[in-house]
Amino acid sequence: MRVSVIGCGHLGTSHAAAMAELGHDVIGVEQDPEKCRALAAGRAPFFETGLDELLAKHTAGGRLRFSTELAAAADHAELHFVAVGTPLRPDGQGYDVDQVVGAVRSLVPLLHRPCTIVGKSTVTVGTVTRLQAIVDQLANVPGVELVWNPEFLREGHAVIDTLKPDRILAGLSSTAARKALEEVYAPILARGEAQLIITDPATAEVAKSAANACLAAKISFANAMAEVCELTGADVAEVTRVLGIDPRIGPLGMRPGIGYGGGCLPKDLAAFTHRVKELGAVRAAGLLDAVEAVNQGRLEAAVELVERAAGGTLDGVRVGLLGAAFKAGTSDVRDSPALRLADRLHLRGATVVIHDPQALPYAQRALPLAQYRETALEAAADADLLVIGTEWPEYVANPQLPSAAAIMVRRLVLVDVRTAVDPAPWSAAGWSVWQLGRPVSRPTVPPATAAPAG
Ligand SMILES: NC(=O)c1ccc[n+]([C@@H]2O[C@H](COP(=O)([O-])OP(=O)(O)OC[C@H]3O[C@@H](n4cnc5c(N)ncnc54)[C@H](O)[C@@H]3O)[C@@H](O)[C@H]2O)c1
Ligand SMILES: O=c1ccn([C@@H]2O[C@H](COP(=O)(O)OP(=O)(O)O[C@H]3O[C@H](CO)[C@@H](O)[C@H](O)[C@H]3O)[C@@H](O)[C@H]2O)c(=O)[nH]1
Repeated sequence: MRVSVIGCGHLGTSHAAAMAELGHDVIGVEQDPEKCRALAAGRAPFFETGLDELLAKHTAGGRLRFSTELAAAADHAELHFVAVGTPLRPDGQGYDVDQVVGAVRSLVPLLHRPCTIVGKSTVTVGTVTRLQAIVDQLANVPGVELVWNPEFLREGHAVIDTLKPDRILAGLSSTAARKALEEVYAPILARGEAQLIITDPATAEVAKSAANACLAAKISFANAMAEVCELTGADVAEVTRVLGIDPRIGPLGMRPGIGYGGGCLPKDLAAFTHRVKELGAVRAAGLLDAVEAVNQGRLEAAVELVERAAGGTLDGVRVGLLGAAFKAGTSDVRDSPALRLADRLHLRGATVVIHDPQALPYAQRALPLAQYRETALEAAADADLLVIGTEWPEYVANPQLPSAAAIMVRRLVLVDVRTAVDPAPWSAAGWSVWQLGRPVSRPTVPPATAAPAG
């Protein structure tokens, strides 16, 4: 099928590459000329597992092209995916939908044959009705269909989540739109692994917002239990393990820590909460507000934990911070909890020296006041405290790191705000390990190279 993907950021680039992998003839439209140049050369302007390989394969093979021009998409495609951004408005009162409205307004008058517009961006309920009115008003040809097909991919797994989704959700209102959607996803549907859910646009919009709110709520529930554990001496890692064995709860998406961040959960929860309040659903709004309040509280809890581990003050303390990305597997630092923590530690007088395996240039731009190093051990050099800010396997599953970092630091104190490391190998290498919602793990051998602390 001839398809276009309009807006080639984190979602659109992965989607365009995956559509080419499914066998479609794809044109990606990206308005930012610098990003577009990188994409046309077969490189993503950010790190996403497996994406560069797919881009290189299909740009070289000719099944994937990029342009800055919407007219190129209108000429080429019978189905147009819209994957532009929906950031939160600066006042926090819902999404800024200018990119979505702008893309649809600009594309529709250019269309000169029947085709289907498939929205993938996350929008609040009611947006599709507004966009349908724009399509009805501006289409110059009959048969321009509008479908909303929310995306559930996770960054760090974007390629695999797109090629092997667990569900394909579409809000639509015509047989022609349904046929187009079934055709574009035919290679996935033929495998019989993904559920296709065809519904009305409002249900699709609410289901996407509800999914992210539910994921955020599960994380906040674990973090609320971490708060209880901190006051009782209980261990939140064990508590969540016990809960996760129950199939009605499940173990995934319940890791406690500094709270959720990234380009999706924080802004999607805020926009949904705003819409829910507009609609007058007061009890739903109360629940969503509580989810966000718990999340904000975890940043405070993390700052206090680092301060306690430092001996009561952060003034003049050198912190080696491992991780800047909002989670492992991505270079994305949008709303990154690790960088929020770095900022707060700096405000309290600490010098913060950061390493990240993929996100360094993005972090440097987002938080210039910190210092940056090319390796984890360089970030650890002379540190009074080492902090795990992002749960990269390089940090949390690296058996060499506890002993290698031990000879770099001034004090053997590890603070893991992601509750991701197994304290045993660190304690065996002489470290005190401080984690949110868990008792402190003391060194199990006397440290050879540095004074014990904590
Ligand atoms: N990032 C994710 O993992 C993810 C997952 C599911 C859903 N979403 C949703 O997908 C949407 C996009 O998210 P993202 O993270 O990719 O955002 P992003 O900011 O990384 O990408 C959006 C891109 O669209 C481009 N753009 C805007 N208007 C354009 C136009 N008229 N023509 C061409 N290009 C245009 C921008 O330059 C930008 O590169 C959002 O609604 C988001 O909530 C994102
Ligand atoms: O048990 C967990 C799981 C995640 N997180 C944090 O929560 C945030 C979001 O993580 P995740 O959901 O894995 O990442 P995203 O890539 O932002 O994906 C979410 O947002 C996307 C955009 O809407 C959706 O498509 C996905 O389904 C949804 O998982 C990150 O800061 C994680 O560190 C935790 O603290 N504990």
